[in-house]
Amino acid sequence: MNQGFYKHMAAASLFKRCVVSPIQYRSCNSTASSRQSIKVQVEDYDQKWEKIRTAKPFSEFLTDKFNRKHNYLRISLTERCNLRCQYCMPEEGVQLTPKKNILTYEEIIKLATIFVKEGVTKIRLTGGEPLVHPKIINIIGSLNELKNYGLEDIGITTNGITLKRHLPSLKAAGLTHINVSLDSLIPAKFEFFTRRKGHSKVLESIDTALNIGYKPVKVNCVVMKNQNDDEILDFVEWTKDKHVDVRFIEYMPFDGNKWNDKKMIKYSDMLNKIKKSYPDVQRQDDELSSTSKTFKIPGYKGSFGFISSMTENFCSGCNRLRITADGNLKVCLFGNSEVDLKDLLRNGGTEDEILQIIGAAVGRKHARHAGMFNIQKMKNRPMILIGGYCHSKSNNDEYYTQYNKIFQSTSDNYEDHYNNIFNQSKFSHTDEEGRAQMVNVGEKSVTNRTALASGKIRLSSEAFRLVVENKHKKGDVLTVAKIAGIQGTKQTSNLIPLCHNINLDGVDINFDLDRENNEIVVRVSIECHAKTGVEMEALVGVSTSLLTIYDMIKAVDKTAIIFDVKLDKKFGGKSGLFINK
Ligand SMILES: Nc1nc2c(ncn2[C@@H]2O[C@H](COP(=O)(O)OP(=O)(O)OP(=O)(O)O)[C@@H](O)[C@H]2O)c(=O)[nH]1
Ligand SMILES: C[S@@+](CC[C@H](N)C(=O)[O-])C[C@H]1O[C@@H](n2cnc3c(N)ncnc32)[C@H](O)[C@@H]1O
Ligand code: SF4
Ligand code: SF4
Repeated sequence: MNQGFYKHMAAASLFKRCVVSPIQYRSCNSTASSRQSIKVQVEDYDQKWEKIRTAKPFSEFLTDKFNRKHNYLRISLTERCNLRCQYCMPEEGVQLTPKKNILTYEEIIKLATIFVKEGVTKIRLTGGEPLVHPKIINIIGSLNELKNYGLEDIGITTNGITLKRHLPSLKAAGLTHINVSLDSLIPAKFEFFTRRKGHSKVLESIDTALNIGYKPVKVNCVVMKNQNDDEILDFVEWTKDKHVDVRFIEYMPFDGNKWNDKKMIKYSDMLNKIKKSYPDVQRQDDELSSTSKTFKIPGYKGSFGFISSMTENFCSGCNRLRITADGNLKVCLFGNSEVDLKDLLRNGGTEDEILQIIGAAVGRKHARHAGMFNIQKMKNRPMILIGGYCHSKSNNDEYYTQYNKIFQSTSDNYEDHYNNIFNQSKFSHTDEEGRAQMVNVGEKSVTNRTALASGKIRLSSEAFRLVVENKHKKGDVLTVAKIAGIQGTKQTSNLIPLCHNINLDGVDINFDLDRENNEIVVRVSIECHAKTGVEMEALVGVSTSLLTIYDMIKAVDKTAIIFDVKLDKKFGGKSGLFINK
């Protein structure tokens, strides 16, 4: 049973008692003593409420093996952004996920609802820049309705560029908390860090948010050595008259941001610096799950704190899960394992199936992140995409491995499919005399079917460079390979003798570049409405594409190897969803 449900049952039962109980009835008379009685009753109510709130079992799906209860969901709405912060985006930019693979407004709300019904009480919208999402107000409005199921807080983390003009509607829609990123109080430095103008807009946004009652506004400041560490004391002084909570963030490594520990300033060093100028600085109480260690200068309106993810992690109290803009669940900011909730939703996964997948992923969450030096070596998305498609080999491999593991352990479909194959006593593609025959599918029904296949080619480093940099004298290898793949899928029934001729609705071909191993991973996904599946089409597409790469680079690399050609996933027909283990 979910937390929101419990909460409302509890509220309902208490309310009922308030209406019918003689004690409560008496306390409703308006004498001084009865007013006292009302106060006692209200306190009593609060205590009872708290007891009930904490006593109820929290969703098993959102509880990990370290008993951490994940009641905080971060949803990345978009990969797009109107700034280009140096520490967040690789210099060369990021390849955006095609729009069709980004969660829609409806899908966001559907997923959020599942999580809230299971006990999530806080949702933070992030990105990319969440305020560039065209439906931001509708999203917040719909999330606001989830307050009926136990959602308490709806926050946003924004760069503040367009916040000011959105504020009235954000507030009206139900936004409760605002965090704004600001790494410098100096306009020129801001422009350098973000590669864009807009410093004064951010400051105005913060002031307007404070004026309309968002208190405090949390201000995120990523501190980088020799870049903005000279402003730490200015930021502290800024808290004197403003109800802001400035959080100094240790610079974190993500794909493409050229992190090294020499660019990072440790939290302890920042605090020591502050203590020299403000010896009476006071530590404040923080919740166990807080990212920040909060401090205050006595008499100052605002506060400041440190997000010490690198030198002193706060993983033991972690209560966070995140959904990326392309619909993957990431159980840890620094973990590269992801499960695809979007595909499951789009392939008709039931709420129960989705919860099983979520539960399995949460169950495998590690106690803590791997440590800053290991994180640095790990493949992860650039920060802006933790909120696109996995572009690196290890990401994808890990993703599929994890996905498969989960699915195998939580669904019958895989087993059914397996049994179907191995319990067949007769070969279906040969007749009684052992001659090949094409299976009659006339009796089967037309269903929506998809298949996803992949394969790899390993090149010499020189050939890989030529392909990736598009400098091969034969031309643009990946574009030709893509076209070849598409052609291949359409030729399948001509090439493979017993294959039916299927009308394809759509073919999508993507390449992942594994720079460490000089490998190109080709992924083909196909959709159709047909009586039989399209896995052969996907496999032929992968093979044709790989062979085309081979053909184009063979003059410069005779050692290329094609390998790992396989069906990854298939959906539709009698056997439902199949995921290759
Ligand atoms: N290690 C770790 N750091 C996180 C996580 N979420 C956010 N952070 C850090 O917190 C910084 C600020 O993130 P925000 O989006 O403002 O979120 P927050 O600090 O969780 O905000 P609150 O909900 O107000 O607590 C990020 O830049 C990260 O450095 C997380 O799950 N793990
Ligand atoms: C990725 S942004 C998305 C939300 C919004 N665009 C913004 O800038 O607030 C979320 C937070 O991550 C922080 N961030 C991004 N890259 C970081 C890094 N390498 N180290 C520490 N924090 C980082 C940003 O400062 C910001 O506060
Ligand atoms: S930190 Fe935020 S504002 Fe800056 S590039 Fe990343 S997503 Fe955009
Ligand atoms: S690093 Fe992972 S486990 Fe640690 S607090 Fe962040 S999300 Fe939670």
